[in-house]
Amino acid sequence: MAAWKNLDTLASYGELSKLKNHVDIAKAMSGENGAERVAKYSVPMAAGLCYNYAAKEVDETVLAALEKLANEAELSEKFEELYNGAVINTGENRMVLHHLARVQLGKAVVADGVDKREFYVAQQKKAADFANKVHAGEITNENGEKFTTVVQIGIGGSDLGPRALYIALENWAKANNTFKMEAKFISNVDPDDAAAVLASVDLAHSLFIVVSKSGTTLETLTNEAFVKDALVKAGLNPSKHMLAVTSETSPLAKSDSYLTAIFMDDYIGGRYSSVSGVGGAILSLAFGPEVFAQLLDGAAEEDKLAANKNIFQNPDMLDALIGIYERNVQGYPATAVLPYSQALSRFPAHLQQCDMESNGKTVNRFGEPVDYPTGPVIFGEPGTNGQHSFYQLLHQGSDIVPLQFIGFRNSQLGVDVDIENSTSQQKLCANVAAQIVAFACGKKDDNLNKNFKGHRPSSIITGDKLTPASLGALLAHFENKIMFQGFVWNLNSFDQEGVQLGKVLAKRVLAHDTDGALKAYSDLLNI
Ligand SMILES: O=P(O)(O)OC[C@H]1O[C@H](O)[C@H](O)[C@@H](O)[C@@H]1O
Repeated sequence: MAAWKNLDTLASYGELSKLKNHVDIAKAMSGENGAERVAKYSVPMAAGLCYNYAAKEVDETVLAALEKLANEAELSEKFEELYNGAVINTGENRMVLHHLARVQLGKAVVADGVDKREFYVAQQKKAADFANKVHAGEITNENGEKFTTVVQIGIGGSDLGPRALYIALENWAKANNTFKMEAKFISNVDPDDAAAVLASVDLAHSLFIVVSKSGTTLETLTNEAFVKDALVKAGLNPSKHMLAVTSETSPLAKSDSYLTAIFMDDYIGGRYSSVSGVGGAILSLAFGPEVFAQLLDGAAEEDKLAANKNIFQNPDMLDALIGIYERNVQGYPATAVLPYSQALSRFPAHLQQCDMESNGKTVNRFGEPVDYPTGPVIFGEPGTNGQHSFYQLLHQGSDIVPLQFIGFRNSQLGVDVDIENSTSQQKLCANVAAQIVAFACGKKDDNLNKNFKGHRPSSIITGDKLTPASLGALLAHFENKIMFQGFVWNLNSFDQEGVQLGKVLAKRVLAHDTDGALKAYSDLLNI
């Protein structure tokens, strides 16, 4: 059994801490040194991706210290325990099995007499069969007409991942003739969200997937009722237009008002659930089950790399460790995720939840306070859009924000023009290359307003093209990175008690059980 210890009790962390500002990244990335680093500091990921950390503030000394930390913190052993079914989610007394939805890395995990891998595969098959029948016109609306649109109703983990993945693959599916149905999403309890989506679809030919692991989330239940009301008003029978994705123990599972129910369980956290029916149902309906299977394969391949004990062959662990150095030794408060890919426009939003809900904690997995910084603030937008927005602060602001770029050599659609001797894709890629060097090296100017200090570290994940497999690898990479960082910080990354208080107070507001500031704000908002 691995020993779970606070980061600041580890000898290797003491050594790492002495290496603050050890690497002058501006110098290291200048001239031929920079070219050498780009070639050297690179590790293959799954599905043809590559993690390049040349522009991070590391050298052989820092990397050796990180390797020691990985060993002392027993990161590989902890991952092994996780995928073999240990109760890693101490707060909720649960196993953490999202990897098992895509690959069995270790022993069979059996709970309540059920082989969990078999259960997840069976649910994937159920979603695939349902999608195939919808595409074949075997499951239709009451008039025997095919469904053309699918709308997911869910929030948080039941929305962000699936939405980001759908947007990421929409153009790819169109270019590869696997696009089957348009997908839309309703998440916010703001009535304008549901109303706008409903106004944009043809209700008679729309399927609605109610996705809630717990089956108790206020926003989702409210939006389900909102949609049912619209269906009834249109003279349609809601039970012929709706399916559910939920856990077997949730109130939704007991309802017979759905075409079908696809199950997940308590061992897959909401923010890690895109690979379960939560993402599987909508992606199989939108693009076909084979495309979802390719995404799972890409994630599985990345998971296998994450199980590698050598940090230099394990891009997920290495990325996690460099992030620890940046957060705990260099003291950087945030990390930006910057995909140079319009298809990944919602990927940073998904990672916000994944990372900040997992590691935004100040007590360790035993409920004791920790005395060091944990999860950074995560934000991001696609490039080049972000360059014309918040990059000013990233280049010249008072905080150094480490950057995680993502870039592909080819576009998904392949539709492009050559203007002034370069294609749009080349312009996109030129910008990401330029940004990495600008951030690292800066530029001296006597006019301080025009001076760039540089010393702003970044990494880049590169690939040929964003495909289902490379998207799966990307998803798994960040999930595994977050997991390893949680291990280093000795956190339970798999619960989210911090979201509860607001829910309790909102209920009190709605019940008019308020006083003091809560009452004053209720009055201000006319509730
Ligand atoms: O899928 P559900 O049970 O409806 O949960 C939806 C979301 O709401 C919760 O408040 C949590 O913060 C999220 O982690 C979760 O993904």
